[in-house]
Amino acid sequence: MSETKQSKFAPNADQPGLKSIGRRVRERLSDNPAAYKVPADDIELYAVGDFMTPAECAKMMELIDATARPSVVFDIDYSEGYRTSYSGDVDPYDPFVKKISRRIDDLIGVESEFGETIQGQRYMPGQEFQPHHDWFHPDTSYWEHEMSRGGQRSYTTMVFLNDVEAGGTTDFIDIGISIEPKPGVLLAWNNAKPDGTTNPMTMHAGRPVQQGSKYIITKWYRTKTWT
Ligand SMILES: O=C(O)CCC(=O)C(=O)O
Ligand SMILES: [Fe+2]
Repeated sequence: MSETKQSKFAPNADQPGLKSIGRRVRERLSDNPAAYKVPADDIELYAVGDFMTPAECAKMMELIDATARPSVVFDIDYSEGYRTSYSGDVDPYDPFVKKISRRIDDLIGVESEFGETIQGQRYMPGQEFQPHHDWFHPDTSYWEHEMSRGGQRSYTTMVFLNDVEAGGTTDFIDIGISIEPKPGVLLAWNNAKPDGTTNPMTMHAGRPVQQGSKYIITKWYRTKTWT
């Protein structure tokens, strides 16, 4: 029998959800004097300084190190060179992690159930995360699976936890924005356009760390309850 691979999910299946989340976050952050809208035409990108205190950043880095240590061997060839940094979930049941996670939920005002588990990432010299979109592409092997467990990724939030001696910027390739890691600074961006279609201009990369190390956390939000 011939097999035709037909997805249950249209490429912009979650357009209404993406549109409504985009609108809600836009309204919420425009009312928040701590949220700075990075001037760019083709992406909704915000920065919030001092989102985490230096002590909180230090504590989060310890948690990342604790989970990363057993898997250092995998650091070398993670995701076939696409993302060479260590990446893994920090314990979602840890009260401190929960506190930070709720703070992010509260900042952007998206349902906490839509949020994925916070991931910690650690880059050592030479490690990077090559240009990519955080939203899921319909032509991938994981499209069906990811779309059925929470839908498309609506918002990305990430927090820089330390100063990097050299390298390690987060670059939005197509719009020419390069952001230098500064401890405690949160970035948030809409992965969709205001009309709810996925936004190709959100292409970004974690550039190679040249000296020192780089620690971040990321939390992605979907359009529905993430499971
Ligand atoms: O490390 C960075 O600056 C970017 C990380 C990133 O793009 C991601 O985790 O999806
Ligand atoms: Fe990303």
